[in-house]
Amino acid sequence: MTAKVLDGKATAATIKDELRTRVKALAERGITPGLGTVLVGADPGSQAYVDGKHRDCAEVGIASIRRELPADATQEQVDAVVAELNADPACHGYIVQLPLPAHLDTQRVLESIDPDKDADGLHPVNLGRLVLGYDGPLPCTPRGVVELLRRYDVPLRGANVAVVGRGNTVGRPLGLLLTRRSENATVTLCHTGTLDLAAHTRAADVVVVAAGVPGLLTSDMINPDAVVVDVGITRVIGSDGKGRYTGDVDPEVAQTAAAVVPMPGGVGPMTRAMLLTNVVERAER
Ligand SMILES: Nc1nc(=O)c2c([nH]1)NC[C@@H]1CN(c3ccc(C(=O)N[C@@H](CCC(=O)O)C(=O)O)cc3)C=[N+]21
Repeated sequence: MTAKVLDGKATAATIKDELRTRVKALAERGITPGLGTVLVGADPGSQAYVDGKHRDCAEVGIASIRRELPADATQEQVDAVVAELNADPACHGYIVQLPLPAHLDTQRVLESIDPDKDADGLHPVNLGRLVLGYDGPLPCTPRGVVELLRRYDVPLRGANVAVVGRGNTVGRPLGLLLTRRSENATVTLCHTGTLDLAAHTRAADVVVVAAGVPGLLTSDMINPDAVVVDVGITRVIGSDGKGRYTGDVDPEVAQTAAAVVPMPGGVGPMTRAMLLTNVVERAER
């Protein structure tokens, strides 16, 4: 049986339509939501991601505030840009594109972002708010996963969810989101060091893989009713010598699972839609 495909690209397009309406309502109150991006250096991958975010903004009517610094920018220069965006009332939320060049102190930069302007939802204050169940901007990729499952009516209440990967941007905050009272899933947070990983994934109704290990989840590791979400994105060089991106889920799983969230076309577009959502929500307050 071929798995049903949960289409992140189409769902993100629907969310953008909804945001356009909310942005119009804000305009009637004289408010234009603004998203800032800070890009340090000229990594082609990072540049492409940032370009994509500004294209998304244009589509829904969010103003773009773009700050670019050279690869050899000093810590003081980066700090100054962060301070400027913290103080700019036209900027409702912003992100500092990661990774930063190695000579910069990433933790210091991220901690100096005003938590109420943290469009990524990854500031320590916001991760703390998530732990405590307080309101705050939510991390985009975990929120995108939950939103996609919700819109496809995948039951989470009481469901067993295996999350493979405990990173700070996806796996760990996703465990926190799914175990909130509003979602009420039962989460097993696994990682590549988990003993008998397959025993945990086989027992799960939903398996989310965010380990950054291509092909980690194979079809013998899931039950046939499972919904599988591929969050992995790893650049590999194909046999033709060309670079491409691959997920953490073996392609065979698309034949054996009940439903899959593919990569590409799944969590990536949802992440971008949640970034826009965070900015519109900030502007609405
Ligand atoms: N401060 C910060 N925030 C981020 O959110 C952040 C970051 N730094 N650094 C890099 C990662 C990576 N990331 C992606 C987002 C969307 C796709 C995406 O939409 N991918 C497409 C395929 C590629 C494309 O078409 O562009 C897809 O999955 O269909 C991919 C990767 C956000 N990141």
